[in-house]
Amino acid sequence: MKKERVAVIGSGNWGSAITRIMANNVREHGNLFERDIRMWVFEEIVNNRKLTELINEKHENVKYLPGYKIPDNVRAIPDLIETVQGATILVFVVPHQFVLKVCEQLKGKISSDVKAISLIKGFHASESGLKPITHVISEYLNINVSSLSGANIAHEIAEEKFSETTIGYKNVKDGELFKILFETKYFRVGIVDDVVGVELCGALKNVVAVGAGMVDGLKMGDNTKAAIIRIGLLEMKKFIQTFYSGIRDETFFQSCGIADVITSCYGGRNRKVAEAFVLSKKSFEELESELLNGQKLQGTLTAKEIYQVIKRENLENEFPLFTTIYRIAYDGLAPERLVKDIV
Ligand SMILES: NC(=O)C1=CN([C@@H]2O[C@H](COP(=O)(O)OP(=O)(O)OC[C@H]3O[C@@H](n4cnc5c(N)ncnc54)[C@H](O)[C@@H]3O)[C@@H](O)[C@H]2O)C=CC1
Ligand SMILES: O=C(CO)COP(=O)(O)O
Repeated sequence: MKKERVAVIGSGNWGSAITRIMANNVREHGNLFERDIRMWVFEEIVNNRKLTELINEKHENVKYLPGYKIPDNVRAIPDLIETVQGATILVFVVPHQFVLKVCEQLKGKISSDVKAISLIKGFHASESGLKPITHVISEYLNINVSSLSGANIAHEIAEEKFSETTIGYKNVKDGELFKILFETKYFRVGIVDDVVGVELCGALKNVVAVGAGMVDGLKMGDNTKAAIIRIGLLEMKKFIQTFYSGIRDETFFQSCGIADVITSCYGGRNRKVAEAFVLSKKSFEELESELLNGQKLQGTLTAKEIYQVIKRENLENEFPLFTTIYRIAYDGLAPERLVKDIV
């Protein structure tokens, strides 16, 4: 049987943490996978050195996941096409705003029997609306794409603290293969027949986490945050089931649903930056670069992208939390209005 060869497209905070897991798993399951993994790095200079050189020399992503070794069967590569050459599995894990450019570069260069999985939390926004990222990848590259999303704050997983995740599959064989690629004793994988439900929960919880950070900035307390979590989950479910078909109710109770909303509302970057937004009155763009050292905020951009659809469809009253978060982030609405405008 031909072994699977894995290529990772992305090497940020999550990309680096999940690559550590895959690098151990491909060695453990050497009957199924080739030992070496190539990881595409968006090249940049760190301390006067190329980041790819630093990763390959120190076996550590010193910028995006400092302090955690990346096994030596991973090679960082700055050239996207070279990274995917010969790969039979593509793992997409770039911030959502960059995926289209990646797909454009890969178009026509990927064989149709390659399997892909997207770990990206976001939508692709265009004039015609919001497309799931898995659909964009699938349409550009003409391949099957699964999704993986869950309550997965990257540094906690790098510390090997117990957590769960969810894989959404269309083809059960792909779901089972990806489970072997990602699962460890401390990182438990559930698989469900709902690619889009899994990935869109991940996209929308980022917006709810922005709301939770605003609540923290306002010093509103845990009851208020719990209300944001509850209302947020309901708006997520309504939004996804209004605009996409075949979404399962059970998906919202998997790690990708309720669990990810909770962890992101307590420990995520969107929460952190939204709290600082309320306290400092600086813009999200300024705070992103001040606080995240190159990591990317996804929730504010997604809030803007989904608001275009809510507004176009005249659904502001159906999605008061999403609408109010957007208005506070972009329209100068006072953060105090968060709880006033959603009841
Ligand atoms: N960090 C986390 O705890 C988790 C993140 N995710 C999701 O994973 C996806 C990727 O996030 P992270 O790996 O955390 O990335 P990150 O937030 O650390 O983003 C920085 C990455 O973007 C790259 N980058 C910068 N400009 C670029 C460009 N023009 N083109 C391509 N790449 C560029 C950087 O080189 C770096 O690798 C996101 O959708 C995020 O929501 C999912 C679960 C956990
Ligand atoms: O997706 C995440 C946890 O599951 C990370 O969320 P943040 O991007 O808000 O850090």
